Amino acid sequence: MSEQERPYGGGTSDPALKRVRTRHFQRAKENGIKITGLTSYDTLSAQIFDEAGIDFLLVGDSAGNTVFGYDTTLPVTIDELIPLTRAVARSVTRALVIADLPFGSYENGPDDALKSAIRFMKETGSHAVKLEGGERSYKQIKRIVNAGIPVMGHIGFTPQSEHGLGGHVIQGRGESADQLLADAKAVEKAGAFAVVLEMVPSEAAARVTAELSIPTISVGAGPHCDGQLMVWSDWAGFNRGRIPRFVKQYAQIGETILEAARAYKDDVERGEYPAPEHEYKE
Ligand SMILES: Nc1nc(=O)c2c([nH]1)NC[C@@H]1CN(c3ccc(C(=O)N[C@@H](CCC(=O)O)C(=O)O)cc3)CN21
Ligand SMILES: CC(C)C(=O)C(=O)O
Ligand SMILES: [Mg+2]
Repeated sequence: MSEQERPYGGGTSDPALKRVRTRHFQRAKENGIKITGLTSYDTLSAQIFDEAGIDFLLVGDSAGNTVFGYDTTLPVTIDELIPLTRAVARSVTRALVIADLPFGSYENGPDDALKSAIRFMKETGSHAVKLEGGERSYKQIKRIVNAGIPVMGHIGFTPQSEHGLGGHVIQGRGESADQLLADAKAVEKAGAFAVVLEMVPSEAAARVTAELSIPTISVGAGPHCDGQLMVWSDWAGFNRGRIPRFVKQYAQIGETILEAARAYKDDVERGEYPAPEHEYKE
């Protein structure tokens, strides 16, 4: 049976698919099969998401918020992300692993961008890179793609430019829907294999999705995109801070761990832990 004849159309949800490749993103879009992604920053979460069949794992610079304790993604460096990306890439057998290029590692021009992308590909085992910006990042995307490295674009709300954008502001409303489409077209023309649309009205995202041949991945961009992506600590209720409205929380692991930590402290103080079954004897 050829990939085209399979009931899954050769998309990313095909159970026979051993490893997700960028061409499966393309087939998924062509066949109307949704693509599912999560961020991941460590081996244990990566193993679980891979086992669940999540199609791609983004080692996001959101690690600034979720791992390193910064307020924004701006301080995050390549040197901080490399060990996390390597941990995730080593831990999957099926998922496509994408390295997020941090702020300052590609804006200066195509030479810098390619150098940064090569560091991730050489030192981590990731399968692709992602960078922010549409028209403004055209040359960078093109240079990286020409070197044989798949690129995922990221337009709409771009967290690395949150100060330039004036906060967590929804992008592509009203008149700016045309700019969003121009950015999406630029990312596609530069050769990206997919593009993230973050915090964009569903109608604008639907228009971009219809006009592009590459898949769109929604981060708060509604149901009409070709795939969905969330920051895993938001999605699992691990994050104790403010959660964007577009997030659906599939678990409350923060509460679970909080209760566990309190119960443990209580047990230790009352002498209930360790119990005989936890002891070694002579
Ligand atoms: N996808 C994503 N992008 C981010 O920039 C981001 C995350 N996730 N998760 C971790 C932190 C938390 N961030 C955010 C971003 C937006 C809101 C928020 O509440 N946004 C409003 C709309 C904008 C506003 O009025 O501030 C919302 O209703 O979603 C909260 C936390 C930024 N970081
Ligand atoms: C939210 C996604 C798109 C991201 O860039 C990140 O997690 O860093
Ligand atoms: Mg990011």
